[in-house]
Amino acid sequence: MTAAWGLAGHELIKGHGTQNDFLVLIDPDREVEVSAGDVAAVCDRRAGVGADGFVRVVRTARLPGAEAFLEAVPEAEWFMDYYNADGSVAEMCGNASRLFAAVLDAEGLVALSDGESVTIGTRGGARTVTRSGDLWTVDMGRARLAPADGALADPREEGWDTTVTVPGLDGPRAALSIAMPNPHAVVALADDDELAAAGLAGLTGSGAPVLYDPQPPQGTNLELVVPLGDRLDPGTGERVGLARMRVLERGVGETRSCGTGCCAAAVALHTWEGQGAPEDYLIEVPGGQLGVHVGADPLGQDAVVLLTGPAVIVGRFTLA
Ligand SMILES: N[C@@H](CCC[C@H](N)C(=O)O)C(=O)O
Repeated sequence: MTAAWGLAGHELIKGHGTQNDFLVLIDPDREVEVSAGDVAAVCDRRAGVGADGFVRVVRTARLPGAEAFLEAVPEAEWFMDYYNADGSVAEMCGNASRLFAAVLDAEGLVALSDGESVTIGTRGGARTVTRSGDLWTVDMGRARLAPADGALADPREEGWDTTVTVPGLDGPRAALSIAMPNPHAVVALADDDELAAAGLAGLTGSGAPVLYDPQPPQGTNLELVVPLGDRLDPGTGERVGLARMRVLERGVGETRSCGTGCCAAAVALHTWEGQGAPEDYLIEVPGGQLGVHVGADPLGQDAVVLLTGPAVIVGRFTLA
């Protein structure tokens, strides 16, 4: 007996970025029917292959309604068609975008030597990924404050715009909402004991028992962050902010890393510290460490957040 799914017979690539793992389908001409049900089935860790997300590599020109986007960014030949493990779509995935570039190179679709870049399309806009040996840096675009309805006039003043109640942690906690452009709510915790006490394991990343007030209309990813101060970078002499983080991803559950989540956490840390805050951050997640450059004014009009980390291709296989 073989599994009954619409992706039967297709080759997939398995890979990860700091253990945020993905299944990648190469479908340049958009010939494969990808349904939410099939994505959920193949991402299931028991009955399927198992992954936090599913990515289709497709030519941007093959997407319905992509003309205006391609006119604005003609170099974005390839589009990252990204799905969460439950089959829902998301605007952006930082870890998958590094793997996407590594797969383009490994599959011979775009040759990327050290120092070379590729611009890809995502639902959140164009993103440029640059190779530096085994590391990849993604230009994540602008961070935006995403205050929930009825929130504070300028959350930068207070440092928060919403509250979240997390199993295992007492009381509602203040959270700052940041869009990368996918939604994130960042909560600062006192120490590692609190981080360990948060009952994220086994949650689905959708709805109760994590309660937001007000409820983010499109749902949100949740980052629990322990600030660890900073250290001097011996190379640049600049301060580097340090933090440890756990994440509950929308449409997935707790994952071992989240690239957009690390960016949101770094922007929140910078916002909370205010003027003179570090422009670079190292965020430790259960699956490794990611570097985030936020610049001096990460929420400014021209700001660009940069995410740096590894991308690992684990193998290729064919679905029965
Ligand atoms: N793991 C990703 C984020 C994936 C999307 C997220 N679950 C959402 O629904 O917004 C990352 O590395 O950024």
